[in-house]
Amino acid sequence: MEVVAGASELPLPESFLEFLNQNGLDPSIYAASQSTPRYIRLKPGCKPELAEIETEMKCKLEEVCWLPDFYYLPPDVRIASTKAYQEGKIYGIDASSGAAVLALDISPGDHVLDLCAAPGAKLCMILDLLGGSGSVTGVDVARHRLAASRTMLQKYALGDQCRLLVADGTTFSLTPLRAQSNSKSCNSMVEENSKIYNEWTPRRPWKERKRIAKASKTISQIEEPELIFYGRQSGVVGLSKYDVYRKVNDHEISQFGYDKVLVDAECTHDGSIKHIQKFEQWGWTTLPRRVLDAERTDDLTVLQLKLLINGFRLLKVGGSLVYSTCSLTVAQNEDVVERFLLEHTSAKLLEIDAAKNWPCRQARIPKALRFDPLTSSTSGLFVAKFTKLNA
Ligand SMILES: C[S@@+](CC[C@H](N)C(=O)[O-])C[C@H]1O[C@@H](n2cnc3c(N)ncnc32)[C@H](O)[C@@H]1O
Repeated sequence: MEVVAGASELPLPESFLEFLNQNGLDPSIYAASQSTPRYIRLKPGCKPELAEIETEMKCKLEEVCWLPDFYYLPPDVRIASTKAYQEGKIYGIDASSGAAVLALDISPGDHVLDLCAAPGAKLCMILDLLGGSGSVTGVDVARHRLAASRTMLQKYALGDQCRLLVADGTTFSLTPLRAQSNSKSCNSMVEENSKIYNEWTPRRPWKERKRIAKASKTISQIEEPELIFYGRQSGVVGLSKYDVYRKVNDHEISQFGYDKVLVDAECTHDGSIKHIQKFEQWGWTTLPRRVLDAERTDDLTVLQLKLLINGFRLLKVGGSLVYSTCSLTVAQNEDVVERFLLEHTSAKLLEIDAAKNWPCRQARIPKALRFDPLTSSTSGLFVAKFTKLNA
């Protein structure tokens, strides 16, 4: 496979340059990889410890003026070995990702759905912003990636209000558990369905693991989501399986659906300069397979639209949904949003109030925004926000 050193100074594979060309993207953006800053987010409540953290990291942390709790991380500083990181006081997250979460405008008590949640940086920030109220349902189709999110939640002690489900976000149908408050399981349910969830423990007794394995076989056959974690305040503890997995109709969803939905959709990641830069270690020849796999990209915009449609279906009337991708292409962003709006008259694009000072620009459609690595000093990100009107 031919690998070419282009305007980007990086030896980008020919097929990736072709992809950029087809999408009208300038390869020189990848030259910004060295100059794009890294960011960390300080866990709320840890600000008094900032001086101590700076001493440990042997650097001054400059605050990002447009994004609360975010700091620029000097390029030579590694956080993984620091006590602050190991104790879960700081975590690495790009400022544009933080902006996508802020666009949700999380309020205390919100029930939030994160439909493509893994590996979980945005999930953590959502839980941080909820500050011990409401609930978060994190869904991802990749079990191993969602398991990594579970580890992250435990590390940052953020799991209390959260449940994690391995499921296909295009068909996921569970509403927040408040929707089930009026419908407890009845006696006629089979024993498996009337099983009451106790507090979640990482290691389950052998007998129970065997029973779960048997049950999950049944679950996958009927394509039910697999619950791989639930916190003490997630609403799951004390409910029966029937209550947790109960499906509700569209009328109930309009009242009891999620207050906020994040659809941070699977994409080609071409806007994530740091992601593309990682191929320096992974090997440039693996980029076409990992990023541009034909089967994946052909179906990608269809998947993105389906995720957006299903996320919107699960939103309650008056709630807000944020659609984001870290691709810079129009096909995965504006085109998906336009197709969605054509088919969904109850969807209305919203201005992102929090964005007044953000270093981003307007996307090709009004109200949607784009972070551009060359001008925003962040990774690339597209963000559009919707609300649901009464149908
Ligand atoms: C851009 S990443 C999400 C990043 C995540 N929001 C974060 O902040 O760490 C996209 C995710 O979508 C997941 N995904 C792909 N297809 C999916 C589907 N059909 N349903 C749910 N998740 C899916 C991938 O496994 C991947 O973890």
